[in-house]
Amino acid sequence: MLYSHIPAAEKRRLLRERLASGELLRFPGAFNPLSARLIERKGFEGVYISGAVLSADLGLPDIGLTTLTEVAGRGQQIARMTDLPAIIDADTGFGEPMNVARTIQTLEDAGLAGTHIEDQVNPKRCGHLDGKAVVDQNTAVKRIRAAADARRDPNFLIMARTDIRAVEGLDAAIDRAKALVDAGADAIFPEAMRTLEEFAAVRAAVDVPILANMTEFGKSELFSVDQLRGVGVNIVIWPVSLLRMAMGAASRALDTLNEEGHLTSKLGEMQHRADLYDLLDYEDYNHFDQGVFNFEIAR
Ligand SMILES: C[C@](O)(C(=O)O)[C@H](CC(=O)O)C(=O)O
Ligand SMILES: [Mg+2]
Repeated sequence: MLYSHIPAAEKRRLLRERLASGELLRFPGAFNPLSARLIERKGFEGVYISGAVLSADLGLPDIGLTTLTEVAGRGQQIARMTDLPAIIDADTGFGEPMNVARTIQTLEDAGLAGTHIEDQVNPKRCGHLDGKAVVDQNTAVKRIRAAADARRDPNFLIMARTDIRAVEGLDAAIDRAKALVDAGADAIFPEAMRTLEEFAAVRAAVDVPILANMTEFGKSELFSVDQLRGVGVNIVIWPVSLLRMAMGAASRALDTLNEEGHLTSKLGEMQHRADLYDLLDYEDYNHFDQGVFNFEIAR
């Protein structure tokens, strides 16, 4: 009821433990706090908080317009609603290395379990679009070193994302991944890998966990959990998928409303009021106030 019962430090410790076991952890993207609870209920291992979703939610393109305050605030709202560890997208870290240091501490304070910082230049863009540019190795390394030095909880997961694959190719991505691990990255997010073999090559090059981004309509084929496990991927995200599903359903519902004047034909696709209340632990609030939960909902 009300919020997660597991303190952030404990979520981080558990995440480290699970990562060390070598299993593949599945992190669907939550588009709001409520969807994070759904992800937990459905048995997933973690919650991803996407910059693309956060921007889209504000009606903005994902080009680095959101601020640290907005990102940390939304991250906190989402992370506090689930016992699962939440990993948040910190784009390029919101500035120079000293800003990156502040970003890490702010995200720790917001209760996140980890984050990723990428090596794109600002203004950044979705990693699966053409026309990206990346910073030089020295700048990329400094971002990650600043992040690693700033953290106070050693279990806060600092992931380095490299976007260089789409710009300079796989060999450059492998070189950069190694340099980022040397700089203190706990995990690598190789963005816009094209094939399973490319994931396998990154896997072979570094000793830390690697993340696969299964975003739709991008440059990567949509591999299954089994395929990714087979090449040694440790975390998989579906960052925007639930938002895409929800917006697709909303769009179709509005069409139906226009055409039919009512939504009766859509009831079967809706989350039932009873399921919503169940997800909210509505009944538990009765312990606080008998007067609140004093009714039945007919199925
Ligand atoms: C993972 C990502 O950084 C995100 O913000 O969710 C995006 C996802 C997307 O735009 O599809 C990305 O750059 O891959
Ligand atoms: Mg992003």
